[in-house]
Amino acid sequence: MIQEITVLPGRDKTGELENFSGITLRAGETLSIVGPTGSGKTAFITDIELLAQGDTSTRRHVLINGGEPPEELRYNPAMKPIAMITQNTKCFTDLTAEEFLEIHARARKINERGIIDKTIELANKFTGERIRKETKVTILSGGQTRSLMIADALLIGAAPIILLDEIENAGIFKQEVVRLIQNTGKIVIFVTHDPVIALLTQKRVIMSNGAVRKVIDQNESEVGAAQNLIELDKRVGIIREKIRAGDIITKELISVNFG
Ligand SMILES: Nc1ncnc2c1ncn2[C@@H]1O[C@H](COP(=O)(O)OP(=O)(O)OP(=O)(O)O)[C@@H](O)[C@H]1O
Repeated sequence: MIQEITVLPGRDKTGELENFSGITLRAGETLSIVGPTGSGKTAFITDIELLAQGDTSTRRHVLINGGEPPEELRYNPAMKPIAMITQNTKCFTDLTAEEFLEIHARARKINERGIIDKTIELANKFTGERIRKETKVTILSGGQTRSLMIADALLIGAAPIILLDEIENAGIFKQEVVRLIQNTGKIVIFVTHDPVIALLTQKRVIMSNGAVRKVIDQNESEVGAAQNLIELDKRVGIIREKIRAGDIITKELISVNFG
């Protein structure tokens, strides 16, 4: 049973020791990783995916429940406690969305009634383009595929740790999603450029030059600020939808009061 995961410092791109004391995440906690392009965000979550033991380019160590993870957690795919979903996650099978989820649920011996509908419903909260049960997974769009994989990882998958690498461009993946994720008891880590996601996670890590530069705990005033940002974000969303629908955008629609 995985209660917590800890990332211990390694070295930055120039070989200097990283200046943080270790980051521990407990079941149910969320973390975002932010920083400029090339700053080492993906390398950070890849260390987690690999349960690095000083054997990656960053030389970090990752602990499970405070200790070195057993070999089988690292090398046996069936035991792997981590699901990683990226922009490139694809699903190659000739099954429909429903059949795909059914097979996974059966393999995991989940008999909960309505679990398939619930998972598709959740996926549809993540994406603007609705997924239908009878659609073949191979013809889902990129955004729909990621949404389905995330919902599957949250409700059907066994992995207690979920890594999401810049998946926000998939469509609507915002406050609702972070809130839903916080109720699943999973550790969820986002690599993100999205300020709403960054402000809604309980911790955020700021990267530069391949190193963790700062670890910030969420605070009340930021959560308040995030609410304003969400409003703003919704307006941008409406404008985006209007542009997609071929509407003409007026000045009034865009004017925003920042006061
Ligand atoms: N601590 C490190 N030591 C050595 N190399 C590193 C370190 N951290 C990252 N790198 C390397 O630097 C390059 C850029 O890192 P990475 O892809 O993680 O950046 P990123 O922040 O995810 O960028 P983007 O936002 O463009 O996706 C990669 O080749 C990675 O292997």
